[in-house]
Amino acid sequence: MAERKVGDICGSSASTTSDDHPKDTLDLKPEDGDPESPEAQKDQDLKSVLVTSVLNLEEIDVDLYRGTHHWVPRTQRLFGGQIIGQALVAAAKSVGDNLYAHSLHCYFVRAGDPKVPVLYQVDRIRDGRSFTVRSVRAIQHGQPILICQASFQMLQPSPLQHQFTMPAVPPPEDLLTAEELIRLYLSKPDLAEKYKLGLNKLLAIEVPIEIKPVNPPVFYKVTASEPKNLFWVRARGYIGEGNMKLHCCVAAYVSDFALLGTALLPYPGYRAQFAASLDHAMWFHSTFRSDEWMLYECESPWAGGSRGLVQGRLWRRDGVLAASCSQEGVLRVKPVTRPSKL
Ligand SMILES: CC(C)(COP(=O)(O)OP(=O)(O)OC[C@H]1O[C@@H](n2cnc3c(N)ncnc32)[C@H](O)[C@@H]1OP(=O)(O)O)[C@@H](O)C(=O)NCCC(=O)NCCSC(=O)CCCCC(=O)O
Repeated sequence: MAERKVGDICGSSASTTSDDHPKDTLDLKPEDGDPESPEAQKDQDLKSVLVTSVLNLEEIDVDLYRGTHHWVPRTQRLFGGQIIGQALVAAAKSVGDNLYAHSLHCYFVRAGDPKVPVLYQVDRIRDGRSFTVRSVRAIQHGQPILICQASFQMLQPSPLQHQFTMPAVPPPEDLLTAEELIRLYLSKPDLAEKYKLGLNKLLAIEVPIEIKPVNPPVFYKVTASEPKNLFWVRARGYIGEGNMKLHCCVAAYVSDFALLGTALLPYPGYRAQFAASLDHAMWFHSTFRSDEWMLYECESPWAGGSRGLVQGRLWRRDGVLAASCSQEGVLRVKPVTRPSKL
């Protein structure tokens, strides 16, 4: 297997081969210039782990890929965003560079096992004149853990264009990252040991996403709030211009992070005993850079029947709506027991 170069992610264009299926191309040329130059090496070093590892699938056979894991939530089931992002990478491998991901719909049907890789089997459902559709099964232990359909469209401008207005919030430069907030909490002299342990565990997690909450929670706050949340997000590390499909895969990864928890905000008296994404749908509206700050606006319009519906909108800093997503998750909760004040 030829050495995969960084960026062999989404096959920026399909080329025909002897069989009747166009074979995906693995070459997404690295940044301009000599790939061995100090600048290119610096880029390589700074390349986001999402590009070099999480979303860099190994090709096993035509339309069959293998993905590895980077970060796993404490629930020890694979992070849903990773499976979605890798599934979209697999789907995009056989789609030409004149086509752009515009939507995906998926169901999480089994928990992902962090101890084994994930296989992605792609079915080339249709290559239409304007739209191309792929179906992907993420498989472990011979069983699907995720079923996903993704659709790609060629650029087709239209006079019909509108969007909501981006919420007015402070810029990311005026806010603290999640890590900085945790260190601030840890600096409190009267912080109880049990909280220190939990916060240091959070600090140790290597999530490949940078987050700046717009309304950071008051430490271990117990007040209810509306099921709405806003935070700035971006992939850690450098991804650069180039393949828009790659940025969509990264955005798919990011979109599942901290989304379902929005539905819990009105219920500080309960904590999730079992919470998992059931499905996830995403629509891509405009070009964006997933390694640049984007505002993630999350809200939960409904919860009931041990389920919560959450919706997200990813905004570019210039106010353009980049992507939208919707997800339903299982939310099985139990009352939070607090030490008696007596
Ligand atoms: C579990 C799914 C959704 C349904 O499968 P099913 O066979 O119907 O399972 P259940 O019978 O519903 O039980 C599953 C699970 O729930 C536990 N359970 C059952 N009843 C209760 C209850 N009353 N209280 C608490 N827990 C309950 C039961 O014990 C089982 O637990 P387990 O044995 O530990 O499994 C199934 O379809 C499924 O697993 N789908 C995949 C879901 C998934 O993995 N989604 C993606 C990962 S979640 C994610 O990434 C969210 C983001 C996390 C990052 C962040 O935001 O920070």
